[in-house]
Amino acid sequence: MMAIDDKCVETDEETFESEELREEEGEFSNNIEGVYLAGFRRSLRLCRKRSHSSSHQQPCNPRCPSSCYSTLANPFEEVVRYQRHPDDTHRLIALLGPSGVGVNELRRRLIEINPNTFHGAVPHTTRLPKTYEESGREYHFISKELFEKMVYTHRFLEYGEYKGNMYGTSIDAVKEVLKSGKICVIDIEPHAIHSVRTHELKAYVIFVKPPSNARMKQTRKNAQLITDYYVNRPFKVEDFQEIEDSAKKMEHQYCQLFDNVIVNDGLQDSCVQLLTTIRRAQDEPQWVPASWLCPTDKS
Ligand SMILES: Nc1ncnc2c1ncn2[C@@H]1O[C@H](COP(=O)(O)OP(=O)(O)OP(=O)(O)O)[C@@H](O)[C@H]1O
Repeated sequence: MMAIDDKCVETDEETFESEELREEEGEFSNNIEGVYLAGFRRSLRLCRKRSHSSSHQQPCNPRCPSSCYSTLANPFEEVVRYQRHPDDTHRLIALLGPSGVGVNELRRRLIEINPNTFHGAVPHTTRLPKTYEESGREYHFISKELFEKMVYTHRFLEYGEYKGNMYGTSIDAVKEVLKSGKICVIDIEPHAIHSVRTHELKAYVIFVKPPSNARMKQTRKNAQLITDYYVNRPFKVEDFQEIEDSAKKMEHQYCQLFDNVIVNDGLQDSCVQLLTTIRRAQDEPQWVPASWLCPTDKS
């Protein structure tokens, strides 16, 4: 039996990010075709502030945007040992961490290093495609009506709005990658953990944690933080503190649902750790909710 904490901590508002702006600046369009693969980018970078998950539990209080409800209602979760059969689809790999910690960098490298093994889920959007974009590659471009229908029929793991357009990661987009035999790697916001921890996706949740402030300062000396407006900029001391504070809050509220934690200190080491962790998640026995193996409800 695994204890589930019943704390409900108010989370910081996430900041918008500049993917769209960078796209408009031509950063992505200038990339060579092979590099600009769908799923390389975080699917919901643009719409964090207004993103939702598909889990429909009631929040435990009006200030708590997350789905703590189930952990309050079920303080214990029965778990069983599970070993994926080699013929079964892979488990979904869900990465999460505070903004700026390096979730996207790790995911991007993982896919870049081994594109035959790993792939991201192609997000859906209601915005119009740019000239160089192809539906099903960068995004699935769909109408607002269809997007809304998908929301109502709970087809999204997460969705949100940015500049009047909707963006979302669908369950089917994840399943498409899994059906192809690849390992689907996505990044999620904490409130979406419950949406991915299902019998169908059997997500393995990895929390990307920052190292100490001193190490962050050292390792991020030449790194650029992706900011809201137009330009990336070097990290400031306040950024490290913000990342640390945000990580603490996430960990405090959700650590019971993490399958593993990777401290993103040196990039190379973190990539190796991530690879090893994912291999183990797929090939070695792991504790999973009992409901995944004997699904009797919506799990
Ligand atoms: N271990 C590391 N060492 C040095 N630089 C790193 C490391 N991890 C990430 N970075 C750099 O830090 C910056 C922020 O990383 P990244 O964009 O992946 O953050 P993130 O967690 O996805 O947050 P956000 O969604 O806000 O971008 C990038 O410039 C990235 O290259």
